[in-house]
Amino acid sequence: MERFYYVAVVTSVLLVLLHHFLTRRGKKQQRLPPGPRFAFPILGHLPLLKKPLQTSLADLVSRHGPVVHLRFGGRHAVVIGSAALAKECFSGELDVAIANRPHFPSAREASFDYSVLTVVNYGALWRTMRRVATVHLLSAHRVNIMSDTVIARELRAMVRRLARASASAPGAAARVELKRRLFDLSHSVLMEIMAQTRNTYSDDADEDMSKEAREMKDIIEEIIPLVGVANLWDYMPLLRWLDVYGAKRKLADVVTRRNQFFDKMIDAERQKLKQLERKKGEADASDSDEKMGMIGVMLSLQKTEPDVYTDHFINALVPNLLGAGTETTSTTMEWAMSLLLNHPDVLKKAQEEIDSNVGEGRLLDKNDLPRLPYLHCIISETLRLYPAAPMLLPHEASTDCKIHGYDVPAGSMILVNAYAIHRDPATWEDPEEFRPERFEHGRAEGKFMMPFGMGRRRCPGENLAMRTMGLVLGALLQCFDWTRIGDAEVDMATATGTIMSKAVPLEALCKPRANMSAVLQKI
Ligand code: HEM
Repeated sequence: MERFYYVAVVTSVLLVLLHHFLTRRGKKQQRLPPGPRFAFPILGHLPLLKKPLQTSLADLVSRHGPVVHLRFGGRHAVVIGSAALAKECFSGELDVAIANRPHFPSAREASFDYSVLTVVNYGALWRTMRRVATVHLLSAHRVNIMSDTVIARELRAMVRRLARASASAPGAAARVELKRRLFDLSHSVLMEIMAQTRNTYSDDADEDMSKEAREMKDIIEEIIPLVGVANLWDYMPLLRWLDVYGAKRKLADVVTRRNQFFDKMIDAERQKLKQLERKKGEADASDSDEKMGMIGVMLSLQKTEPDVYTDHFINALVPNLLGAGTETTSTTMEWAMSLLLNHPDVLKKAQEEIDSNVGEGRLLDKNDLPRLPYLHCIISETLRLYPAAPMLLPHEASTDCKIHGYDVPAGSMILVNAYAIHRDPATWEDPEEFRPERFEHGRAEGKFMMPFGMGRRRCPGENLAMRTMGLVLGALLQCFDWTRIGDAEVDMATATGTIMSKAVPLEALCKPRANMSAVLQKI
């Protein structure tokens, strides 16, 4: 017996030593990308990073090269800082290897255990959600239909409200909180695309949004600061465990309310669908699929494959699109209007283009957009300078892989600095300057930008976003003259966060254009 113990102990010690030796050898052989030598215990390089993150990471890239290795707490992080490397990352097998998302504990509660499209890992569920989103909910065909219905209706309502506000203001120039208006408009457009609540449940055409949209907005506004507090949990698990700020319980409560609210919306759409079928008969009802909101489309799919398109699936997919699309679109429009206010010559040139191509007798619509290339250049230049997601969404390596010849261990977070890539002087002349002309007449062809990401996890909402921004900015410029409040330039400082919003919310003076008064009176 003693001899047995002796052999067991010696074997265990040898195994431990062998494991230690092998893993150390493995680690030594790893050739991680370069990065700052000094890292704090436990927190790694986190305390070295300054706000805004994209500028701080761009500094590191300029010191260490286009790929930089950092430690965020116990996690490897790799920063990509050049267009060539971004292209390498998002093509071929590497695109698959880094197609996962990091799962931060702060996001667990609000994301059905990481099963919503923006954070679900690459795999079968992601593929199904992505296919439904691109083929059924956000296709070019559906965006076309929505442009003439939902978006056009919301746009007219906003123009009408601005015209009324100006009419009662001194000098017919109303002071407008553009940040809030643009956010409310994007939110309302996406809510209507989800379920057409304005038409069906309430008679509130003059309100900023429907009763349902307002309730959803209130819920989202409660969730955002709680997730902000919960972000601390990601790197300090003790805070999560102690739930110091009570955020865990509050977050659980408000997420439950959000899910119940959305379940109610699904039920209401189900009733609507039944009524429609009773009215028209099964065969005809499918024709009206085209005009249905996203929830209605999902319920139609549910009929054919109830096990796949469950209510839970709908609840995990559709509100996530609302969340992903609202602030990105509204923030980009707010940056665009800020840039225009600081460059009145560009604003005037865009108005002239609209006047000569659309005329003065009607509000522009989707068919006018191809005839407004300068407006498109303004949007491209805004996305170059102020990409709404400056570091894209973080990716994660699912296996050990190599980037630019360096080893990237499985589980590493991959951050792509689109903000820095878009301002690279090697590609763009005077990159910090706002110059929409650089996109005119195909001049920027071949120059690389990635405001919507690239590869498998590229944004599926690009079509809808570009259409919404074209129509909204086009209508704001067509119908109103815009000036700054006071002589000072609009402050272009950025706030911190995954979405790059303005630090100082945009306000401006808005005055109806004389040549549009007939249209504005009828609208
Ligand atoms: C100006 C507006 C927008 C910008 C700049 C933008 C940008 C982006 C970026 C950079 C990503 C991450 C890509 C990556 O990780 O590689 C993304 C992902 C995503 N976006 Fe957008 N987006 C916009 C509007 C929208 C809209 C309107 C929707 C839907 C209604 C939407 C839905 C999504 C979804 C679901 C994802 C996650 C895709 C996935 O992980 O597979 N976005 N977007």
